[in-house]
Amino acid sequence: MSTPAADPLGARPDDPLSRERSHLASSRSALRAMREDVESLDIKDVTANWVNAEVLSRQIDDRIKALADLSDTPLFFGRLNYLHAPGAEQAEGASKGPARSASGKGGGRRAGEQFYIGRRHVHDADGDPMVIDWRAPVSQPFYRASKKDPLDVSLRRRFGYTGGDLTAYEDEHLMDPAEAAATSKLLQQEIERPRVGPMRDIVATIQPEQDEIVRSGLGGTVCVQGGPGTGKTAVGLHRVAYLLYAHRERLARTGTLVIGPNKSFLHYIEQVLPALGELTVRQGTVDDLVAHVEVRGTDEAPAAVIKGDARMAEVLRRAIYSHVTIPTEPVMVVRGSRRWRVPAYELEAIVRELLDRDIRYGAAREALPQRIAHVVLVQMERSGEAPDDRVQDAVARNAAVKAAVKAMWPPVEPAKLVLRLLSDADFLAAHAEGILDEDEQKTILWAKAVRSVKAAKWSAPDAVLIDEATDLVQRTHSLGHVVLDEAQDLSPMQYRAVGRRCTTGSATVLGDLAQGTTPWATRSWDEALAHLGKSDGVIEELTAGFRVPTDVITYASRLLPHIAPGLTPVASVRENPGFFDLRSVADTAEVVAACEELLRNEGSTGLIAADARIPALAEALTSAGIGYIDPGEETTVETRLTLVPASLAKGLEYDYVVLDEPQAVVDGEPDERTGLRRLYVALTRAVSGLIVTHAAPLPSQLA
Ligand SMILES: Nc1ncnc2c1ncn2[C@@H]1O[C@H](COP(=O)(O)OP(=O)(O)OP(=O)(O)O)[C@@H](O)[C@H]1O
Repeated sequence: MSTPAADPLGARPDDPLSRERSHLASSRSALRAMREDVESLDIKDVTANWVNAEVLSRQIDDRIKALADLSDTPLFFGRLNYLHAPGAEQAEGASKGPARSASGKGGGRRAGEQFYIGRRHVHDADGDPMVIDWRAPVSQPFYRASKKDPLDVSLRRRFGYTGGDLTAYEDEHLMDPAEAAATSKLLQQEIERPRVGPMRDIVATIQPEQDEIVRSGLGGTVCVQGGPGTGKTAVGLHRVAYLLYAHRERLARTGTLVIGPNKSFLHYIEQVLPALGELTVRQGTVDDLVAHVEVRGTDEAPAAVIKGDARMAEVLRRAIYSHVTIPTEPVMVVRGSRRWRVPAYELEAIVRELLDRDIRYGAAREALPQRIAHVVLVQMERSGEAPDDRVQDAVARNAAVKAAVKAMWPPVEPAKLVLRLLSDADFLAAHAEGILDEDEQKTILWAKAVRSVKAAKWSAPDAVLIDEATDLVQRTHSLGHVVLDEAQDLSPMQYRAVGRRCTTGSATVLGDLAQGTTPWATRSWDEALAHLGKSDGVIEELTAGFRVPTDVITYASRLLPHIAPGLTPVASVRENPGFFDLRSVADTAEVVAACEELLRNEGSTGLIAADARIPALAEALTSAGIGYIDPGEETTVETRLTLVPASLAKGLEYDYVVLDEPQAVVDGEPDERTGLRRLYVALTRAVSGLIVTHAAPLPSQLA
């Protein structure tokens, strides 16, 4: 890497670093000019009414925000020199002219084109690009080109920044056989950078195997199995940003959603997309998606497992359609002096036809009056009348028709239906017969019958059942793309809930089978994809670890044969070995001392412990005068210690971790395998160093 002591004013044109700095300075001015252009727009004359004006001015505000020059986020982080000018298919936006080139401006195919790669597109006063968006086709070789396959790139340059200053660069001459392959120092620096504050983007250092996932097409679903710290979350977020760039209009119409396991995790990741200029992506938990009722109760594991089983979907379907009654009486419609009779066999034919069709219960119910009216209309025509559409509508609204529809196909309220299934043993038995055995039915039945939807103490799995029932009645709106993180913890019914939110779109499913800590955790990704309704999804594996140092991941991987046999252990790409220490301690004071020791380092520290031990540790920290925050809260200069219950550790990371009492973490779970998986999660949160403290013997699987 070159780090010449350069003049910050860029006064030496012969020095490459000076030249790059001056390109940075001119790009910044160009960005400022772009922002000023937007700021000076006067919309008074172009908008016909205040609604348009409102919409336009909001769009302008968003655009100004997107064009902000953030002092701590470099405007570009890389440069590519192409041997030839890239073809039109690669040019950004395809319709625009070629990028600014080392050999001058203008069209045509020229040698030696060079492009700066950054977070957003910046162009000069003539509209020629000065910085190309990392998501543009022409930027792709920055992530993919290799000595083996240079993709027409002769030089790849990576830039290093200190604060907002461009201070270093690193070159790879991809077509020079004599140049030795070396791992990027800037990548190493980036992964070693202390982790203070929320998660940040990785645009400057996305790795080739990650980039393949990031840029895979909108049409397909991708499922990524990856051990701790392999970048699954990062990849999922960058994929949304990429898809929004490549399919902006379509996704603006259909919407995108990122699903994470809990609020503190979502808080941790919420800055990444805005930093990439994407402000419109919704983020939530599965529970948020299915919030039809207030959740005030919990289920014992056995009940939750059955309620989350995909067989429940069939029970619900049967229960809903049990409301349909095949008619045995005709309908008599009186209009003026005439009576029209729709015989029972014709009504039956209509009902059976609607049952056979792949439409929702509610949609069929809405279609029924018109179908009956149509029969009446045909009779009218046969008898010489000439009724029009208005007559058909009037017949459909006729009281006799309405009453018949109510009897044949009554409205169903999803929450009430689930309430009845869980309270009424006979009703459940009638619809679960041959699906759930008697014991299973008993397990999910409430101990006491509940009278109303409001009074019920709904659990999270109940809310998912209500969501399934709701979808049987009325089709759920589908989004264009859904990213599902920590997917391994979802039940089949939860996968279905997510799946119906992307029936017409696609999904990115991210997870690690070894980190599944729910009693219904995913056993195989094929099964998960089937429940999601995306059996054709492609499963990819990531095994290079960017978070956990080698010694720590090697130690944690001892658990793998016990928690997920067959999974490939993560191989750390960190050069810094970090440190790892196992300490036998006498009391919590020594745990606190370990935290104090780690807090002497730069960056964040997490104290992770079994949930049951959190109050005692909180007290010990407080009496030692050490401030701490909860997971999801932002670290500050004064408070860099987070006290993390093991149940909330998933997906988070800290520069340094003290892991308190591994056996207690294992014992905190209902069974040993889940306990060991929880321990695996807790052991894999550290970026630079881990101290494991224990008074009790360590779990034998770690021996
Ligand atoms: N290509 C990369 N360059 C730099 N940092 C990276 C890269 N890929 C991942 N990282 C960093 O590694 C850390 C772990 O990434 P991430 O949280 O996405 O992993 P994960 O697979 O979701 O982990 P877990 O299974 O523990 O949730 C993050 O700090 C992330 O920024």
